[in-house]
Amino acid sequence: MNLMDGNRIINYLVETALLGHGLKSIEDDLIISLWPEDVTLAWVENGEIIIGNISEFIPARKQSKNWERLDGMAVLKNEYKGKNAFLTASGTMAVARKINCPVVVTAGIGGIGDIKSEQLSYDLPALSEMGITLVATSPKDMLDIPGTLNWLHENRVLTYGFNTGVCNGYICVLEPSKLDKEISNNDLDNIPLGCNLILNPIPQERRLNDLTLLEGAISAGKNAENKGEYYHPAANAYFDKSSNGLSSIIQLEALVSNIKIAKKIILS
Ligand SMILES: O=c1[nH]cc([C@@H]2O[C@H](COP(=O)(O)O)[C@@H](O)[C@H]2O)c(=O)[nH]1
Repeated sequence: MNLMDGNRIINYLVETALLGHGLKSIEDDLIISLWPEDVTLAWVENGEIIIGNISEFIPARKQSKNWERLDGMAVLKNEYKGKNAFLTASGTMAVARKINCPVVVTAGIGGIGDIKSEQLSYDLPALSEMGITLVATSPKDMLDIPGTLNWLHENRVLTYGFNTGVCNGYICVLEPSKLDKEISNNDLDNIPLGCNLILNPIPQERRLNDLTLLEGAISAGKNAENKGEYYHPAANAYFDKSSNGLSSIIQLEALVSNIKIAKKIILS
């Protein structure tokens, strides 16, 4: 593992699948201008896990077409030898485990749905088994969000809502599902160590209000899957195009907002 950050203790790690494959119309400069200071990300380059900062990561976005996307199962099985790959939330959690980092940051997580390769995204077992606190926005809108939260609750993952008691969608506004506990800024310095999912929603007025876009994104994802390509980047590209880039901007803002929460977390 190449710890570009030297040997300093890393308190949280940010995933790279969204930045690498998901934010189609977002220029590198916009990411850099919104990016908070002192943030470490994880990816795989030339078969090695890299932990580095945003300027070390940005060149990888130029080659994203040729890069894979690896989840936590692939990382645990060391299936990254010889590869270049972005890491999903669970992929980043597996790396975090290796370096004793207790917190990971993402935006839209996987879950339970009818996406072929993942009736159950590895994000869920990773959450229930790795003892890591994941700061996210919501399960993605095309998934069964109530079913996903039920699975987490049945598998001893504590779900927290940041300034809310419910989860009502990722970039769309959907039906609310109850979370275990509502927390606010003042609670972040006293989160019990364990299998925790903190959901920090995108403000409702920033989200997409045309639900037909969700149907289009689902069929774009399914078409990609039938061609042997990745579902989520295709669904995200559809959202991006049909919302004139708004879907990508709000996902980038969500990731940055989740990083700001992670910075304040103290586990006890
Ligand atoms: O455009 C994208 N957005 C988000 C992701 C990632 O998708 C993962 C969930 O994917 P899956 O359902 O395949 O496990 C999340 O952890 C996130 O990292 C992605 O790959 N591409």
